[in-house]
Amino acid sequence: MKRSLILVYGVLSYVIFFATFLYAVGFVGNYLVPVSIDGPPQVPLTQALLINLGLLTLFAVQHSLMARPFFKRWLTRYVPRAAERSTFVLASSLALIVLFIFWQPMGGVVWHVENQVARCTLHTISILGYGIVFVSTFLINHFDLFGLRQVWLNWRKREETPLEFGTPWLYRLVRHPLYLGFMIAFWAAPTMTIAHLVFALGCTGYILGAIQLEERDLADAHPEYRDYRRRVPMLIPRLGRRHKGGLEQTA
Ligand SMILES: C[S@@+](CC[C@H](N)C(=O)[O-])C[C@H]1O[C@@H](n2cnc3c(N)ncnc32)[C@H](O)[C@@H]1O
Repeated sequence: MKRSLILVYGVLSYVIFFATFLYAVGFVGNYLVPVSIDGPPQVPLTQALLINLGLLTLFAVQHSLMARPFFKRWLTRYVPRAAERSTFVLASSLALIVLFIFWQPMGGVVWHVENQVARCTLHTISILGYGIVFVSTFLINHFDLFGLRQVWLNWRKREETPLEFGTPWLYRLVRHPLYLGFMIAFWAAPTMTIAHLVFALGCTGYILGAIQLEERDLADAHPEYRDYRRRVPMLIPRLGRRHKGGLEQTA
């Protein structure tokens, strides 16, 4: 009974995450959703800025704190180990939903591309960014990242083995393709409003900080990570000749 409940909890958390992720694509790109990042301002600019920075900080703190090993150790004193990742996924989705609800449009255009071909190209690049995110989750292990593997193994009474460190495909070009995908998706905007700029800058700052924490944990858990970090760039691929596990610079 308890294992079945944990399985249902994991699947529900995943479904909520997936719906939230799809909404996030529409929210940031102003596609097909009732409330998005842009719109008529409702409150004065400074107030809107403070609210939006607070919402971004809420997400950053939730995400960074809950991803740390010490927090996971503490959480699993109260939540079954198999449900820990699903709890992280659910909390991340809730933090995003709060952001969608309370986000304040700010007006003001930073840049606006008129040419329809260029606009279409930027939309396509942005969607490609989300594509890179999606593919990267499968390169690591989509089902583990979103907690489904853990609840499934628990339901089958199988031992949960930790994921091995790997450098498949995009991970040989850069160490953080998933984060790079998000940055591409957020910055490739045909119309960049002030609210969108605050969002893109906030997320970029968060990603750069999160990488430091994530890499410290990865280097502690996997001794080979230090060598990987020396060979493979963080976010911007090098133009050069390939060699095993990374790229070799030609000059
Ligand atoms: C949201 S994913 C982001 C992964 C990576 N930073 C990226 O941008 O592609 C974070 C999880 O991926 C794991 N991770 C990062 N790089 C990995 C790799 N090369 N192999 C296996 N797991 C990895 C981290 O331990 C963390 O649990």
